[in-house]
Amino acid sequence: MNIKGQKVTLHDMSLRDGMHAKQHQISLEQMIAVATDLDDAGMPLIEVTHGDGLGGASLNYGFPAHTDEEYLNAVVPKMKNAKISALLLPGIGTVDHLKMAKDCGVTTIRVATHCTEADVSEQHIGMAAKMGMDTVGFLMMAHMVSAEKVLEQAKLMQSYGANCIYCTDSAGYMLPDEVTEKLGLLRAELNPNVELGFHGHHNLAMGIANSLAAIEAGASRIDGSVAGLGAGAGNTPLEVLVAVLDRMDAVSGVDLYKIMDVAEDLIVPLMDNPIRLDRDALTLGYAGVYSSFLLFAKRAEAKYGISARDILVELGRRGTVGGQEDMIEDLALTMAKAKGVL
Ligand SMILES: C[C@H](O)CC(=O)C(=O)O
Ligand SMILES: [Mn+2]
Repeated sequence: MNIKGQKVTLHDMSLRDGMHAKQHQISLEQMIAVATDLDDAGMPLIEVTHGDGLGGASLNYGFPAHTDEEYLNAVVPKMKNAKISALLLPGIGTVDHLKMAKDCGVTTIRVATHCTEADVSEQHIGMAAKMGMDTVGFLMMAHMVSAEKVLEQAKLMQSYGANCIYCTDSAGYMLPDEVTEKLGLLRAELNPNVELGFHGHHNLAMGIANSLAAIEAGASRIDGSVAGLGAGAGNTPLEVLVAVLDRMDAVSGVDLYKIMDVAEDLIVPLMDNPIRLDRDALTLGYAGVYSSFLLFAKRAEAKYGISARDILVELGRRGTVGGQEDMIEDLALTMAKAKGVL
């Protein structure tokens, strides 16, 4: 693989996807400390939002320690060079949330939909583009459909005004060949001025390999998290990716030692549990289950005595997708009754 000289924009997820792993309980001080050190390390883009995006604060998704507006107002003014992005899932986040984020100084809005539902992003993508924002379409759970289907949905987002399209491996299920196929088709068929991005989860330990495959196929934006702080087994660990890109003479602009220090000194002490590939996180990747279901399944295990692994496998079999978090407890209860443990 030769990606020598290729410029890659890294996008840190530890303060958004990492919110899942922290059950959305990151303090303002912690947000500021991590974001300012990432800025100092040369991270160009940092996402700050509830784990499920703007407006995610709810019984279904979890109540955060602070509102999105409080987090954004705390972090944005402290940035010297880094730009702040926000995630928005239509149906959870509204156009009012979008305007609020823009008013707080968010420059990049990432409108996320399930990989077959790009049509619900028209209003939000259209409005963000009209407001002159860096507007990204983010197709989640992209392993569930063919490359042709991802392309069809990406073309919709492009037609609404997105200037960048992401192929998102929400379940950490993809292997490099699949990433190559999907990103390669997007690169061949979308407008050449539309950037491509890849967002990986490390549930099969493929975060780095998949990110490299994405870069080789034409992606210029790659998501990851410092020390992998993110849902499931975490996102692609950014300090590792920076080291690998350095060795391959690709250009990320991020200082390796500084980002290593953010990982070790700030993020690891922040973790409630070590982010590692335990049997449940591995099951997410193996069964193709949405990464943020992990903690829901572990909580259901503690409550109903059904193993998180069995719950996750069944969720995978049923093809459950993001937004169906309430089904996890329901399923655990049904399984417990069927097993006679309740
Ligand atoms: C709302 C999700 O957590 C978005 C994401 O990071 C993914 O699908 O992966
Ligand atoms: Mn994610």
